[in-house]
Amino acid sequence: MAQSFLTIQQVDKSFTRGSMTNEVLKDISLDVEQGEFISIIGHSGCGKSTLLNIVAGLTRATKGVVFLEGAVVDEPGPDRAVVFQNHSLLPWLTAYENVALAVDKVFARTKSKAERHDWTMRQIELVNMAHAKDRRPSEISGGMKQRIGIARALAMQPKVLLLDEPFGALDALTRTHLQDQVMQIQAELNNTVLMITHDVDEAVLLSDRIVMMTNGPSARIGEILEVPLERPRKRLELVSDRNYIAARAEVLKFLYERHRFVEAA
Ligand SMILES: Nc1ncnc2c1ncn2[C@@H]1O[C@H](COP(=O)(O)OP(=O)(O)OP(=O)(O)O)[C@@H](O)[C@H]1O
Repeated sequence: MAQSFLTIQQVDKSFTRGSMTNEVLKDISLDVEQGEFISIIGHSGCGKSTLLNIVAGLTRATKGVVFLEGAVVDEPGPDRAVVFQNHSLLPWLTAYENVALAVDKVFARTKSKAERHDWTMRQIELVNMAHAKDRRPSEISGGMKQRIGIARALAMQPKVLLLDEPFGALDALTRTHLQDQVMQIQAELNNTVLMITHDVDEAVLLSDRIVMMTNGPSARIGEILEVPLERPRKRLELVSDRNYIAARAEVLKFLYERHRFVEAA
């Protein structure tokens, strides 16, 4: 059988401290095709970041395996770029230098200095940040920092882009703006994306499929919803689109009826 671009195969993850074992993920399997945009949604603490970290190679699965283009993932690598909720830019470097650092690391041998500069600028332009390229992180807004974080991730030309609530810390308007930008970039570059979100509208708007996780401990994939919406997608038109409304309702029902979050006593 042909293997998918990215395969998560029967992954379990538990964390052990002393005699206590916390079984976080149980039997997670997912096949992702090249160019797919997948959102992972589930209540707080169910193990979404843990799953993303396993794909990133930052955390080892207790059982099971992840394959990327047929190769086992067992360590971090530039073929999987991660963008976290809070930017992780180096404060003493400008926006340009933060992106250039990643470019130099990945393309030191394959691109000339001039090519690396052009490539860095291209990524900065993709996220509309050319005007602020010489500013340091402390001199730009949260949304701008996230844009540079995304540019830095894209600059590595990763096979998979891993987004861990990339817009979670932003105000609603900035968030809307960045979601549109990510959709545009996705249309242009056809990246394969795994994105964690808590935002149902964001998941429906951006994704080809939404992976809904059950509550932990031993969280599993409860359901996977295909989002039957043509691209390009326009948020204002979608508001009254029957498929959009139905997809949104499906995710909300999963989260708030079938797998309601019950705070531990
Ligand atoms: N390094 C670690 N050591 C021990 N336990 C951990 C570790 N990382 C995560 N956990 C535990 O695993 C569980 C899942 O955490 P995780 O951050 O993956 O959930 P999440 O779904 O991403 O949560 P949120 O939506 O709140 O960000 C939690 O109980 C957490 O305490």
